[in-house]
Amino acid sequence: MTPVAPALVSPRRAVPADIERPEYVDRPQPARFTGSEVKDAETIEKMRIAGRLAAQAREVVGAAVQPGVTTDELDRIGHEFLVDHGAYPSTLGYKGFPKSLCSSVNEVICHGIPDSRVVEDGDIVNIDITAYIHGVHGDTNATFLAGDVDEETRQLVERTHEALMRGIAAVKPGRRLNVVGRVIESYAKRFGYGVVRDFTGHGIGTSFHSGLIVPHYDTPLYDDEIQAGMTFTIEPMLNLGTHEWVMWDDGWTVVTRDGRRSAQFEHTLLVTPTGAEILTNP
Ligand SMILES: O=C(NO)c1ccnc2c1ccn2Cc1ccccc1
Ligand SMILES: [Co+2]
Ligand SMILES: [Co+2]
Repeated sequence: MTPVAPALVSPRRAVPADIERPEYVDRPQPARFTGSEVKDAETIEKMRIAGRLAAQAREVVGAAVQPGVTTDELDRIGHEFLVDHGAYPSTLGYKGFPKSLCSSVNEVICHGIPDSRVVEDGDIVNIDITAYIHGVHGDTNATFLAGDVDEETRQLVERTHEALMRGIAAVKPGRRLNVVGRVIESYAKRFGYGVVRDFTGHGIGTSFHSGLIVPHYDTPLYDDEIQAGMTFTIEPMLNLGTHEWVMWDDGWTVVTRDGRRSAQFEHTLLVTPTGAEILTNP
């Protein structure tokens, strides 16, 4: 078998000096989040802007997901869209991550690094992109179909999106946050899908990740009370096979242990007095 040349990861893309950086960029450790999870009206308005921009970037990159494009080209498209709109790509330099978005193909569960890999007919590609602007983050991802995708995979993708929407519908002030994982896992188990446990949704605002953890599986843990004004992501990863994963030796890329496909969708939400507002609609 001919050895496959490791994909090439191009040098870090430039961001104009006048675009504000998050606190962790080019610093050894991100600042520990110490604020409240409940945001004030001004911060919420800023998060609506960041969320909308991230969603627009997600859709612009998603439109480019076609057989023949490289994942590094997708990174360039997303990077340039955010920078052209005065935003910093939150993942660039986050804990040393080298790119402006994550491109996770087929069996890659999350944190795929854009590189010289060429997208092929029948692939699924998750684009996870986060915009930092006005001092806040908006984080979103979606799984896109490249060319002619088989029925089993298309069902996984459609059902993963449905799982996210059911999780969002369960968000109400006064409930406990682990209601999200209960509804998502209950739905996923109908189809025998593996529900990824070790990567969760998270609080988000002036920091990319606050201390709040949002599980996508059924657990008595993470039972924080849901309060109006909270902002967090829900980002379920559902697998055709096992929920178990391994990491490539690049130290970032997470793949299913059995090599079967995985899909993911993510929104950033604001908890309202009656439910949840999706901040990452375009
Ligand atoms: O919320 C996220 N995506 O929705 C998210 C969470 C944590 N790290 C992330 C992302 C995206 C990109 N990285 C960068 C990275 C940092 C360290 C290890 C692996 C990857
Ligand atoms: Co994300
Ligand atoms: Co996220």
